[in-house]
Amino acid sequence: MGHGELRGVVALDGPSGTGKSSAARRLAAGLGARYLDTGAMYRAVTLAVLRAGVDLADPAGVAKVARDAVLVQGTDPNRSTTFLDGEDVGTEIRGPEVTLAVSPVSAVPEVRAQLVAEQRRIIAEALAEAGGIVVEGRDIGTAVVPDAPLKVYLTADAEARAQRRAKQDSASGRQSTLDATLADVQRRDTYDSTRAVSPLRAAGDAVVLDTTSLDLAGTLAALMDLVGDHGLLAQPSGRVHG
Ligand SMILES: Nc1ncnc2c1ncn2[C@@H]1O[C@H](COP(=O)(O)OP(=O)(O)O)[C@@H](O)[C@H]1O
Ligand SMILES: Nc1ccn([C@@H]2O[C@H](COP(=O)(O)OP(=O)(O)O)[C@@H](O)[C@H]2O)c(=O)n1
Repeated sequence: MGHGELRGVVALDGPSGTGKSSAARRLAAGLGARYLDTGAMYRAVTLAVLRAGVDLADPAGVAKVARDAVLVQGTDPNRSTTFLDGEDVGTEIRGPEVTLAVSPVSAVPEVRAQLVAEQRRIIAEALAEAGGIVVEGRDIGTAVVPDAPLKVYLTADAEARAQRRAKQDSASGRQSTLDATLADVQRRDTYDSTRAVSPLRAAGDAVVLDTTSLDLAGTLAALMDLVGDHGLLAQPSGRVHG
């Protein structure tokens, strides 16, 4: 593909439906890098909490479930996997029950401390093995990797984001009205931005990229330019053609 390979960490943050997952996955795949979906990790812990029947308003109970859960998050950009207690939960964690409960679970400080530690371990391992990783979430540039050489904060109008999400939901067989999807997006925006620990916000040194009027290819091209501008590309080693 001729782009070279990613060296270092790209931190990609922003609210729901801005294109983080789609863009991060493609960026990593195109640059021979790993990909970490931190939202999937919060979703998996949330699924464990729901299965355990623990009250979402009981932070100690939620924290205990998070401690006991065995979570394995993969970093292959072509096949992002999430295992909870040995079970592949990649589909279930995208369902409406988890989406409804994930913000309160991810606001529990012990849950965040535990997952951030695990994310840093995964990132260090990926850097040692592959040299580069694209990490996507809400607090990557502010809390997980504050010294990342490139931080991008994706934004887009709530209506555009809700439209994308509704289209995505219907493509995967989940029917929901645009109004309900917009309400969910706005509810999570508010919850994630106002929580006490690591609220959703752009790091002071993040590049803000508004994707409202971009398509996925445009978003990806803008990210690719930023990676190059920040000097994060190396020529692939051991191959004549990249
Ligand atoms: N720039 C974009 N323009 C239009 N649609 C997009 C764009 N980026 C992503 N999408 C689509 O919107 C949906 C949500 O994107 P996703 O990457 O899951 O967002 P996020 O991870 O920020 O929640 C996906 O179906 C994706 O293909
Ligand atoms: N780094 C992160 C990633 C996700 N989250 C939480 O996890 C939820 C789901 O994240 P996600 O990235 O899967 O959500 P979508 O934007 O894909 O719907 C978010 O609404 C946040 O509450 C977080 O707190 N910190």
